[in-house]
Amino acid sequence: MAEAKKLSGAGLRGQVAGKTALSTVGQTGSGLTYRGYDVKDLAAHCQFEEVAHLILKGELPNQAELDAYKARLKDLRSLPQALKDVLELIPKDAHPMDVMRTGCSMLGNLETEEDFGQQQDATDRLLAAFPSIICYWYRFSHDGVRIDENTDDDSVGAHFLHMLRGEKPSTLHEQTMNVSLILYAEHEFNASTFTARVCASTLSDMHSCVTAAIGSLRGPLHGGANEAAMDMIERFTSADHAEKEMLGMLERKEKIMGFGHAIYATSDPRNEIIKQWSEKLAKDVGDTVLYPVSVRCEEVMWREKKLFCNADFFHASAYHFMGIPTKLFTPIFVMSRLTGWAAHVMEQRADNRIIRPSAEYVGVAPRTVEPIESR
Ligand SMILES: CCC(=O)SCCNC(=O)CCNC(=O)[C@H](O)C(C)(C)COP(=O)(O)OP(=O)(O)OC[C@H]1O[C@@H](n2cnc3c(N)ncnc32)[C@H](O)[C@@H]1OP(=O)(O)O
Ligand SMILES: O=C([O-])CC(=O)C(=O)O
Repeated sequence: MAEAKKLSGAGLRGQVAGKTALSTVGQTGSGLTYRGYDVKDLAAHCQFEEVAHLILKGELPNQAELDAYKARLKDLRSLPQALKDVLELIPKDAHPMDVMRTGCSMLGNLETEEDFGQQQDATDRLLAAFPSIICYWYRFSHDGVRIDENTDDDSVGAHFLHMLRGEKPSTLHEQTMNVSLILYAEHEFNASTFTARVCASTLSDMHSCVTAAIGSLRGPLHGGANEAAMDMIERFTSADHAEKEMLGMLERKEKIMGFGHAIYATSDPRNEIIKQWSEKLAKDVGDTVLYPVSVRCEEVMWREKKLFCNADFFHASAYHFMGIPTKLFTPIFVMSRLTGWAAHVMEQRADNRIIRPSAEYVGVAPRTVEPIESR
């Protein structure tokens, strides 16, 4: 097993901030488990809805349970008119993560979680509604189309692609979405999940916890890195050009998005999986630039800095090959990570104490107020 990363210093690094039975990051085997299952095993053999069931309800479903869960999610896809009215008011140039944040918050006004007994229902509703929210806004603001959110697609991933493009996706695209949603579903005490838990620890409602988490995921040091990585790689015209530019960026000590990780030391286990799907998609579209550029970026970063691709880097090219607009990349992360956030909210609620750390004071020494006329 790879040597563990030394975890210390600022950013609460290495501090145990609570307990979880949901996942382990960087501890065993390839490095990421959901409720004891290796993420590689899950990505190879499961549908996203099975993994969502595992994370939210504790166990992988049997066939009858999976069928019932999928049918339930299908039934919950349509949006209330008041939410559609709000989405229609959001401008075309808004950031889609802001749309997700507003959509989640508005749904919390319309379908408020009145008590914690409704937490599973509130979560199922968000899981079903998030693809509808982002596609409804995107298609209305960009194409002037009011989509029908009630597709007959079997999976969350296919439903999303269908609404986005107005036609059913290919099997390859549906499979890629499925794997992608599994890889992004849960990751212990990352910044957005910790945000959700802090909010939950005040006994707040599910929509507030998820809205707060969306705000945390939006930043380029976290979920926003997949979009930032895409913005970078599409500037490179060849692998050699990528290498030259990357060396310049490293020389100037710029941060390169999609690389490095707060916990993993030498690799992110999700990378090799999504990289394989990116390669398949590159062949499918006949790409001869973006995939080789991405591979060269990976080689240069490892050779020069021992920095490796995190889950976000090859997601950029994979989503791009499926024709997904770059600004929708991080909202897809939300559609998946909702499962982890909500499960952590439930876990926090089940054994709660308000999260309230202390600060080391570094300000001025105690002093008295001068009357305003003598300041
Ligand atoms: C999949 C969902 C995710 O959220 S994964 C993370 C997505 N974020 C990114 O890809 C943003 C780019 N990466 C980063 O900013 C960092 O690697 C993140 C992920 C924030 C982890 O930060 P932290 O734990 O502080 O990093 P570290 O202690 O390992 O840093 C060690 C030294 O290496 C550097 N480093 C790190 N990452 C990069 C990078 N991507 N590009 C260039 N340099 C990098 C750090 O600045 C640090 O250098 P120094 O020791 O301060 O001189
Ligand atoms: O764990 C982290 O710090 C970030 C991450 O990879 C994730 O949230 O998927």
